[in-house]
Amino acid sequence: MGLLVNGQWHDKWYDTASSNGEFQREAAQLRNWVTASGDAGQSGEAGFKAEKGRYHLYVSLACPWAHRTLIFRNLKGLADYIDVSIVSPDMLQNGWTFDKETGSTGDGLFDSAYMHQIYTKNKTDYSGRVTVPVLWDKQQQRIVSNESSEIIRMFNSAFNHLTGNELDFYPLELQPQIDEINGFVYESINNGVYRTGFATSQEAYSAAYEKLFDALDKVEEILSSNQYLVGDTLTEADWRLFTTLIRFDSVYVGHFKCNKRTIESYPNISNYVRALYQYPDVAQTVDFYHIKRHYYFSHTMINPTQVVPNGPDIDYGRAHNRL
Ligand SMILES: N[C@@H](CCC(=O)N[C@@H](CS)C(=O)NCC(=O)O)C(=O)O
Repeated sequence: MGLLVNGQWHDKWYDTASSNGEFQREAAQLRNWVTASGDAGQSGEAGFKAEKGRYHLYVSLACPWAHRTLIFRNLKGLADYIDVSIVSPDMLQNGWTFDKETGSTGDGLFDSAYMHQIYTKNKTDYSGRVTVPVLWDKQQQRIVSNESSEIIRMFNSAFNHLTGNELDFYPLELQPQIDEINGFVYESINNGVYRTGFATSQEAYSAAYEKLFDALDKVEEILSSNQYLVGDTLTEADWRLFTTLIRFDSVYVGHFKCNKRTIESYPNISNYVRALYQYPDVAQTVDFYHIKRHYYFSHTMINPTQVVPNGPDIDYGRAHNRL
């Protein structure tokens, strides 16, 4: 795994030595928006009008950030509008690759070998990490966005006039509450599991671990009186949390040492995860082979043997107590 420096690939992991063992995530750099009219969105340039077949989504089935975009593509009826390439679960010296085995599709647009080639096709001297998801514009031959939280907002509304799908996971009247809970969930849970697992000092690990489980306790309490994070309305905030929770017991408990409790041991959170998993068209976006294989096989600094655990054996299809 590594990054691009002036368009050249370097096999280099995150530098935690300069931050007392703390993992610090880089902000996504490519932040244009697809909009219904083609006008500019909240950031970036204009010119990305919602059109059938124009955009291509690059994802990993293992990645919780990319997973959000796949869920929104399904929930918003966009499968026939936006096609997808799935990278290999193995992210080693060349970063994400387009190996066609093991449930990966290869690069459906250019038949590239590596994901970093998509970034340099967009900008030949690109510098930065090569992350998924990426939304690619086939018309302008460039990247629209590599920020999942913004891609799901585009999917939530920009294509409604084409699909007729008016489901709204970011309704205007709930936006302040959704934004608030998103901030808390991102900081302590979505990114919290990474800050716990990628910490290279005991202090940094312990701080992230405590913050993570304090936050999960708080979520358990919220879900004892609410169906979902924001009252009884299913929103974007739930899908953003879901992709971390569904990976938790299979990967984060063991591989990232988030082992104070499992999600299965929280009565309300575990029911909630099953409800979300069983929501129409969501289960098909969850691939435990890619999830476990990616983390345990790719992070050789954490798991040098690359042995992938067989368990746990959890039935997410069993009954739940949500609406
Ligand atoms: N801010 C990005 C983060 C995406 C991200 O970090 N993806 C991970 C996979 S789970 C990745 O591609 N990491 C490669 C790297 O950091 O070098 C988003 O939410 O879209």
